[in-house]
Amino acid sequence: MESKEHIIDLPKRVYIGNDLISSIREYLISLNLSDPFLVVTGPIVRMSITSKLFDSLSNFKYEVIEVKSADIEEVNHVEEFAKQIKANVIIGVGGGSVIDVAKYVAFRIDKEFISIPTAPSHDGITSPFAAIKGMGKPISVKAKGPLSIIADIQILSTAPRRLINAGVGDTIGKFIAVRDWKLASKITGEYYGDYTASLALLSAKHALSCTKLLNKDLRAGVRILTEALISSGVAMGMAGSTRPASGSEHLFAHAIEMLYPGKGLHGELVAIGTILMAYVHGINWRKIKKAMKRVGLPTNAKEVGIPEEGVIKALTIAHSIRPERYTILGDRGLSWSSAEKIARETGVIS
Ligand SMILES: NC(=O)C1=CN([C@@H]2O[C@H](COP(=O)(O)OP(=O)(O)OC[C@H]3O[C@@H](n4cnc5c(N)ncnc54)[C@H](OP(=O)(O)O)[C@@H]3O)[C@@H](O)[C@H]2O)C=CC1
Ligand SMILES: O=C(CO)COP(=O)(O)O
Ligand SMILES: [Zn+2]
Repeated sequence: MESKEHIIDLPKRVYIGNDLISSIREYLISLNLSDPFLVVTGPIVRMSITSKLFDSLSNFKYEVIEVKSADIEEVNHVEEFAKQIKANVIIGVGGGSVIDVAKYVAFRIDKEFISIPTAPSHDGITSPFAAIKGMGKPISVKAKGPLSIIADIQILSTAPRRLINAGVGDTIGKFIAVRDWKLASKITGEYYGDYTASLALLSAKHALSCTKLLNKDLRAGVRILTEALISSGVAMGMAGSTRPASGSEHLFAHAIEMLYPGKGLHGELVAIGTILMAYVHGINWRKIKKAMKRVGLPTNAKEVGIPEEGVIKALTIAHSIRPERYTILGDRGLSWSSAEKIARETGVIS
């Protein structure tokens, strides 16, 4: 039976453009937000990016806390500090891990969350979900969607190229996620949201086409990529789950993250998962791989420092990570020999 209501979490205002970081004060005022604020950031970003932000916040009461990874201990620590300073708003400034900790803390203490991404490496910029380690599974959980996103293209474009490429990988993965979703709706009768699926697919198409632009005009490419990441996050907010944005390609990435923690960025692993699952779905995996190579994304196990057997193992366990979400991997998953064949034929292992 359909539930009585479906709540869609969307950001109220998205600021996108250049040198926005110096105008944070005006944005916070126009959103009617009152201090104290808690700025959650990471050590590298704090050193290199936040000085203009702090200048802009100088008339407000605010505190800063650094996190090093998105795990439950960090969440507990940030939550305790947020309560101690009676923070009204949590501002996440950084990559995916920092944004996830900030939005999960905001969710737990029921405060507003502002997302200030410094790298276009993931679509958690907008999504009301967070991937927090130490909560049992490597998949994301419900969190607070951002009230506002402040996407400063100038900052996002100066992120290391590897992080920019990871954003391409995370977004191209939607080609698979949407196909898995449609397949599931046919096999299990799961609801398939055509509109949300189209939105996620559009993000993937834009990410694919911006692989050419990124090499010619980095800033223009980053703008398109950032918009694609934002709208993929919107698709998750509309669906009320990460379904439009995470299918078997993410399951492969999660399996690798479990087997080899810290190897490869999230978007890089999703990119490799996309090649593998495109092959399984029977779609043009060569075109996807070519686009990934064009930007310099890793396309094989060696490039991310994973042993060949690790790829095969990950392929055989991926289906078991989120059994409630049906994908092309089915309920039984891949046998060792078919996993090996898929990985070899796509060149993910040699
Ligand atoms: N919630 C969701 O829906 C989603 C969540 N994710 C999650 O996001 C995480 C991946 O995020 P990702 O950004 O790839 O990786 P991380 O956030 O783990 O790491 C990014 C690294 O890059 C640094 N960095 C960020 N911006 C800049 C910059 N402009 N210049 C120089 N260095 C910079 C960070 O510095 P510092 O050390 O200062 O932090 C950090 O060391 C994963 O945990 C993944 O699960 C991914 C997709 C969706
Ligand atoms: O990474 C995500 C979307 O890009 C979130 O996916 P999960 O729900 O599988 O963690
Ligand atoms: Zn992802």
